[in-house]
Amino acid sequence: MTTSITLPSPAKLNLFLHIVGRRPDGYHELQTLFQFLDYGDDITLSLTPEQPGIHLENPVAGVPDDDNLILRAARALVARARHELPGVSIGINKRLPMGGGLGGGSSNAATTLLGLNHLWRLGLDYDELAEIGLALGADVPVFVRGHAAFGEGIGEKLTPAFPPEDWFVVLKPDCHINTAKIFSEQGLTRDTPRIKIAPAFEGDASRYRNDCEGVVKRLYPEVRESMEWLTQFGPARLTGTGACIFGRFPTESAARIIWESKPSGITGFVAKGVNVSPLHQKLTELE
Ligand SMILES: C[C@](O)(CO)[C@H](O)COP(=O)(O)OP(=O)(O)OC[C@H]1O[C@@H](n2ccc(N)nc2=O)[C@H](O)[C@@H]1O
Ligand SMILES: Nc1ncnc2c1ncn2[C@@H]1O[C@H](COP(=O)(O)OP(=O)(O)OP(=O)(O)O)[C@@H](O)[C@H]1O
Repeated sequence: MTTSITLPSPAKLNLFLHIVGRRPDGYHELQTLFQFLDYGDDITLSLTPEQPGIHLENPVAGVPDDDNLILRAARALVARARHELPGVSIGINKRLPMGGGLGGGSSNAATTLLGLNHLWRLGLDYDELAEIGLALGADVPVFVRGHAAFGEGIGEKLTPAFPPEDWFVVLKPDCHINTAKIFSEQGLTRDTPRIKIAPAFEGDASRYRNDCEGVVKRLYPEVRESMEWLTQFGPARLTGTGACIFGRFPTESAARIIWESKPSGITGFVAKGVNVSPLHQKLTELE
């Protein structure tokens, strides 16, 4: 019986993000294209039958344990199981910047849900896990389902998509952006006309934009400056509500050349866009 697994918790990019309306509860209705990156955190889940309960080995800096999406995801599964489960110890190797628009916290929640479902042999399917995940964050369902997708609603209505698996230079301007703050800005575009999407979206995402970009560039000069630099080499775009921006390149070497020439002081990484989540690739290997 497996007692310990290490699983990827990848980043996502919003290749485009249109705000098409607002629900009565204030949440914004989106049309977005999600793709995963082969870059992210690693989460290790180890059963501790001799020690009951859920133990976090390394807290996430600045996040109280009770708010940590890893712990909240694990507790949501315990509540669903309604019977005694062996204890688990959870470790994380954090690489993704927080407040980056890369969905790090949501991805951590999804990896925990799928990993514990596997270790605890709960037998929950993706529909059940995505429903549990949505209560934790709007971005959790796409990480649970694990395929690049066109997202509608608040991001939970997902249609599998097949954008090209290009290489990306991802830059993290030196600022922390709060998602709720951007969504509450007065100047935000909220009325982009809905686009029609074929069941399997294969379109060219570069025709579309991120509606948060104007507001974010106005409020955060760090984002504007990084964007101006990256735009020299091709279109650059914001992911989610920022702060990270990305440029798309056809090969790894093309991306690395630009990465090597970045001004000192800018952090980030080079990664490949992938349509099947590295988490699901790993879980398939384990089956
Ligand atoms: C911007 C995206 O990253 C796009 O993928 C996501 O929609 C954000 O997802 P997330 O970080 O999981 O966001 P949540 O934790 O669910 O929401 C944070 C806050 O942002 C606002 N919010 C979020 C998502 C949305 N579609 N409309 C909103 O107005 C709400 O005030 C909410 O309280
Ligand atoms: N395990 C976790 N890892 C990172 N952030 C977490 C975690 N648990 C809770 N959080 C909280 O969630 C917030 C958003 O984190 P996250 O890394 O998902 O941001 P993001 O990349 O901007 O995501 P998004 O694209 O979904 O807006 C953090 O600022 C933090 O307060």
